[in-house]
Amino acid sequence: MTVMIDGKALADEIVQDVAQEVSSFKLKHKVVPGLAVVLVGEDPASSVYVRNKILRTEQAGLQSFAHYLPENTTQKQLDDLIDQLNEDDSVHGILVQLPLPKHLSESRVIDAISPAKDVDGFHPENVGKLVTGQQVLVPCTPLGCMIMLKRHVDELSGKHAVVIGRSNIVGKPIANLLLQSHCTVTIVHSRTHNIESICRSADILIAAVGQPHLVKEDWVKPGAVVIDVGINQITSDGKRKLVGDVDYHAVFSKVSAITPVPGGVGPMTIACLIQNTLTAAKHQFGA
Ligand SMILES: Nc1nc(=O)c2c([nH]1)NC[C@@H]1CN(c3ccc(C(=O)N[C@@H](CCC(=O)O)C(=O)O)cc3)C=[N+]21
Repeated sequence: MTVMIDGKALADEIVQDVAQEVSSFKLKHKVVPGLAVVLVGEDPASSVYVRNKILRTEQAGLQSFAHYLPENTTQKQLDDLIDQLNEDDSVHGILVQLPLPKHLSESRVIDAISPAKDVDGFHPENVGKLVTGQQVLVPCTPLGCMIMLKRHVDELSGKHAVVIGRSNIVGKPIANLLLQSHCTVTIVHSRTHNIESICRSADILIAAVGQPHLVKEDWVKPGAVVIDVGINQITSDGKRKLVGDVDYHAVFSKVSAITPVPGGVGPMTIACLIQNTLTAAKHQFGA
C-alpha cells in the first residue's frame, strides 16, 4: 500500500512542538522570538504564502513583523530596512520573500542579512556551513523534505537519491543534506542526458524544477519514495489549481510513499521557517 506523506499533519506537529519550546523560551529569557518578513511588490502567489506564514507564526506564539514594500522600492531603501532589522533586538529571524522585482539585487540582499538571523539559510556563510556539515540554519524547504524522508525511510544510508533541479534554494541544499545522511546523490537538470533512466534508478526521488507533471509513471522505480517540491499553478477545465512536478495519480500506485501537492512540502516549508526562527533565537541567547 502506498503511503501519502501528510505534510500538513506533520507541519501541525512541528508547530505544536515549537509552541511548547517558545513558551519555555519566553519564561527563561523574558523575550518573545520574533520573525520579520519583508515582501516587495504584490506577487499573488507570495500573498498566499505570507498568509499561511502569519497564521503559523501566531500558532507558535512567535512575534511577527510584516514589512510590505511597494514594487518601486529602491535598493537603498531595502538595504536600510535590512540594516534596521539586523540591529533590532526584538527580531531574531529575517526573511525577504523571493523573487524580488528585477531592479533589486537578490544576492546583495541575501549578503546583507545577518547570518545569525538568516532563517532561510541563504547567506553564503550559512551555505558554507551547510556544505561542511556545521549548519545551524538550514534552508526551510530542504529541511522539511529531510524531516519527511526520515519519517518514511528506515535507513537513508546507501540509498540512491536523485534530485531533479539544481537551484540554490532547493536542489543544491537538499543534495548536501542527503549526502550528510549517507545517500548516494545524483543531481539531474535541464542539460542531463537520459534523465528518465537516472530517475528510474532512484530509491528516493526529489522533484524540484517547477514543471507541472514532469515526472511520469515510467520515471519511477517501483517502491521508490517521492518528494514533490513543485508548486505550479495550472488551469485545468477552466479552473486554476496547484499541481506538483510529479504526475501524482499516474505515479501513486507504483511508489511506496509520495508527498501530495498541495499539503506536502509547502506546509512543511512554513513549519521549518517557524522552527528556524526559534533555533535562531536560541543561538542568539547562547544555546
Ligand atoms: N525567501 C524566501 N523563502 C521561501 O521559503 C520562499 C520564498 N522566499 N519565496 C517563495 C517560495 C515558495 N514558498 C512556499 C511555501 C509554502 C507554500 C504552501 O504552504 N503551499 C500550500 C498551498 C497554498 C495554496 O493553497 O496556494 C501547500 O503546498 O499545501 C507555498 C510556497 C516559500 N518560498
